Amino acid sequence: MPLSKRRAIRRNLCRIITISSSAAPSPHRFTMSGPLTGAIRVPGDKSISHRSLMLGALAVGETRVTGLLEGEDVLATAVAMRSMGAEITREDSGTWSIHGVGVGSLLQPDVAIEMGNSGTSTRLLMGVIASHAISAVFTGDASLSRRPMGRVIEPLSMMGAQFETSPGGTLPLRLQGACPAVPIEYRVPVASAQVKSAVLLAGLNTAGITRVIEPVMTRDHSERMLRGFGAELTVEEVNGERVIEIRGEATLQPQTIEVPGDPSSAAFFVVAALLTEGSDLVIENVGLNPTRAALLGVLRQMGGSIEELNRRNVGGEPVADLRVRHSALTGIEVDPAVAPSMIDEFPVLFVAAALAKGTTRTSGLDELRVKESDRLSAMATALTLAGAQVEEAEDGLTIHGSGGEPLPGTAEDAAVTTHLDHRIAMSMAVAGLASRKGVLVDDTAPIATSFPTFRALLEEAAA
Ligand SMILES: O=C(O)C1=C[C@@H](OP(=O)(O)O)[C@@H](O)[C@H](O)C1
Ligand SMILES: C=C(OP(=O)(O)O)C(=O)O
Repeated sequence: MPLSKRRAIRRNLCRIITISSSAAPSPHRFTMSGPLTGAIRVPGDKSISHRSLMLGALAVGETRVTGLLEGEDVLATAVAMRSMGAEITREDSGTWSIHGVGVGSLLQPDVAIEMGNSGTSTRLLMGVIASHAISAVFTGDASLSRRPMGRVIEPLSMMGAQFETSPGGTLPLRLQGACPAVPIEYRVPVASAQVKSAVLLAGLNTAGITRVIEPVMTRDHSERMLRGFGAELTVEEVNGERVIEIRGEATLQPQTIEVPGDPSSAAFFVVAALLTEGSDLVIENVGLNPTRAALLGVLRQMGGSIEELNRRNVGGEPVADLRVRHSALTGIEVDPAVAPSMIDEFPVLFVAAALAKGTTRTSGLDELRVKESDRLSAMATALTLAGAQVEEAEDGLTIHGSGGEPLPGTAEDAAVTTHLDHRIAMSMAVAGLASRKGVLVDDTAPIATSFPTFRALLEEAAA
């Protein structure tokens, strides 16, 4: 494709992202609806979508992707990969085509890499660029610019990359990749798939073996997909820790990828159906990778009726249709060991807990304080405003549920604050369905980062 056309497409994608993320706040009151019924499909998995674009751009030849999540976060990754030389187009059928440049052959981006709200794009791309002979400036929105980047800067600096950051190791920052980079052994100090993936991706263009030790297992989409693209990657369990080794200077083979539905997006509909009387909803094609699916077990422990139908494999990932029926929930003590396998689902679990009978206690959730917002504080404040009984501790929330009684909801002029966090907005939307006055959400615009069709699907399921 000629350079001028590539630049025009890039400008277009950039415009889509800039327009939606800088739009004026878009408040909305979510109110009680009829039962959620029928069959719906949620959009593609965000984690798998990011990785498809990155690895497709690093393969030699054409990767084709169906079911890609077309949310702002993933589009930011597409723009970034294009700015480094990959040819990325969306066909009218909805299939995405990626012509990769090959590991080691990324081009110097001529503009800053604008990451919007997306931590995954930022941290994984820092890994990709860290072992290439290019430099890049990363920028993001107000939420992303507050998030800690030291956790990836530390291992990537050990590999030879150089950083100039804003105070506190945050964005905007400049990264100068190291070429050749040095292979390292790195024990991930926080349970983070983004940190693990950043080091593995840097290892792709580093001679020799890069070893990542994961004391606590996190989502393994990077390992699965790197292997799928032909990288030499091994995983061993040694003394209860996962040891992942990748051989560098890899040649990646292009793939055909079908992205399954995002379990983190399905979670809002699972909880909404459990809480709404008369609901009997099927959510089709939901990814159920065990490193992502712990919410379902927790909700079942609380008494939720969730069946897995038609279990199958899609693109190397386990998938099923979920049938969810309205259920009376009971509060439980949530085992902190499940946290990494449902890390993004806690905000909506807190909503389920607020409607359950009895008390739900959670702990070990310090990581929630450094997501798009401080999710412990944001959810404690928002649920309290909607009339729930919540106690906030350093590493978790204790919630005394209403026993199935609707929450009072928020007063006419009182909106809950989403802090540029899509998951707070959608969780409080679900709370609105179970509140007498409904819940006024101050800004629904952030929902477009991960689930642009959320409101339309909610209306469809409740119609
Ligand atoms: O690797 C990924 O795709 C993600 C990892 C998680 O972040 P951490 O690695 O910071 O826990 C998760 O919260 C995020 O939504 C997506
Ligand atoms: C934490 C999230 O995403 P990211 O870190 O990519 O911004 C999320 O989607 O809940």
